[in-house]
Amino acid sequence: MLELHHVDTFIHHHRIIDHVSFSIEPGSIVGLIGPNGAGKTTIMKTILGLTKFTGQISIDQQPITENDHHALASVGALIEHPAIYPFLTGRQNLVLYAHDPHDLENLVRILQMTNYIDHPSKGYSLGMKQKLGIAIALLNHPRLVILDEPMNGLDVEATICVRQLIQHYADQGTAFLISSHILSELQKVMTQVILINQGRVIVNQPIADFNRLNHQDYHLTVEDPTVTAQLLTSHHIPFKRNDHQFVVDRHTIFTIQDLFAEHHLYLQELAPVETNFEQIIVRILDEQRRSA
Ligand SMILES: Nc1ncnc2c1ncn2[C@@H]1O[C@H](COP(=O)(O)OP(=O)(O)OP(=O)(O)O)[C@@H](O)[C@H]1O
Repeated sequence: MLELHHVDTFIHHHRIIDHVSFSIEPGSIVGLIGPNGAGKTTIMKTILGLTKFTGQISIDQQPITENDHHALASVGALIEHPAIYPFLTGRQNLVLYAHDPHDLENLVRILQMTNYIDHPSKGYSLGMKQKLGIAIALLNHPRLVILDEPMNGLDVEATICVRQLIQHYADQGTAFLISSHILSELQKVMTQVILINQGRVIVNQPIADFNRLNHQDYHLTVEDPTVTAQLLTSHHIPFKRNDHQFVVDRHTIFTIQDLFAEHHLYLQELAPVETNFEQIIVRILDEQRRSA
């Protein structure tokens, strides 16, 4: 539904976004991650027609250009600070955008804003403003929602609530592009990961592929550890051992399975070692910096 093709964004003659291409399908939750200054907010602003760019951006095949923002009618967004009129109440802010009062009431209830929604929003805390901004982005059941650091300032209950809301909307076909530095939170919902650095896309993968390809180590549990250790050593396969369990590199697992079959050995379990998502991202960025 959202397509970016060779997009470049320049700010003050500096290339901030460098030949970025990716697409997002309905119902997907795309995590846009990367170090500070990588260009996440700029990509989001570019999609929303807020910066000059070259290349093509379209939503449902309808192009977004500098002068034509019609395709954005079905897009909800929260970028940087929520666009809230401080002298209006939260409800009055929502009414400015809402097509359907039931939709508005529903969001107020689900986001637990009932107690303060009729108070002037200038008195709201950071988290209260953030929830109001998320509600504005989700009004009218958009086809695409763009959220820049949505969990900023949210307490635990609100974080869970927003996560469930995102999941619920995605189940109904809304696509999400979400940037966050809270990777553990993003990891719970995202179906696709886009990692950017210095304005370039480094990784763009369904999360299942990303997890599979980045699991470096596998646990190998065997019946006869002594024979296994001898076999791996004699075939120069590196391993770490803890009693009946071995840890081996992902690249050796097919050879190991062949060897076990050949020697009629019984393999009890072969499973990826749980790897921390943050560690994987740090490793990829390190590798990229070294190769650059
Ligand atoms: N209005 C601007 N004027 C000058 N430079 C800008 C402007 N907006 C963004 N930049 C530069 O563009 C680069 C990308 O910034 P951007 O805000 O998109 O990064 P980000 O990935 O969202 O970072 P963060 O995680 O810190 O929010 C940075 O080097 C930033 O200094």
